[in-house]
Amino acid sequence: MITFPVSVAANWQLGTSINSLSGIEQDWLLEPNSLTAKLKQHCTEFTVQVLNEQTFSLTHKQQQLLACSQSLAINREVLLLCDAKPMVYAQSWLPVSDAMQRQQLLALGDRPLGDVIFQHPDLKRTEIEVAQFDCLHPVQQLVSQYSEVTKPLWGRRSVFSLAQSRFLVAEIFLPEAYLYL
Ligand SMILES: C=C(O[C@@H]1C=C(C(=O)O)C=C[C@H]1O)C(=O)O
Repeated sequence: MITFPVSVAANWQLGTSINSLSGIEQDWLLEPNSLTAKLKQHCTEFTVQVLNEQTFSLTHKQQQLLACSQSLAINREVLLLCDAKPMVYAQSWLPVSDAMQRQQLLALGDRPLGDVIFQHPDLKRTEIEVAQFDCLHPVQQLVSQYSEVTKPLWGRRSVFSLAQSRFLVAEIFLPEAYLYL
């Protein structure tokens, strides 16, 4: 039984500080633009499967990461699928505020977050952090529901800024993701 939000606690490090990344790992993990758009280039049919989308209280650590005083945020957990194959598990923390509401970020449904935020030229993101999730990490319980393969997985996260709002997005590349090819 999966408990949401799934833990993505890890040893997060700046991606540019990890010298052992292969070319393809750098290409996917450090992609500065939309991951949705990048995945769409690699498949015929791209879909979003919403696993969980509910309001939670932000932890102090999350409030620090987001530099925000909001106490509530929408926790959005989705799978990004290419041609019906799960490629990415994404977890976003979207502070509940009028500004976020105006940006239509609090009720996305199966519309990819990236399709909304990357339309804005003033979108900014912090330097991407990267982490590995070993075979014993709790996230593997979720992964095992969508893949027969268990392996160490790569993840990335960053904080986006848009119209005075900041939100945290973490993505974990599932076993069939292109970056493992
Ligand atoms: C931030 C992006 O949006 C993607 C889609 C998400 C969603 O729909 O919840 C979450 C994270 C990303 O994988 C992106 O495309 O880079």
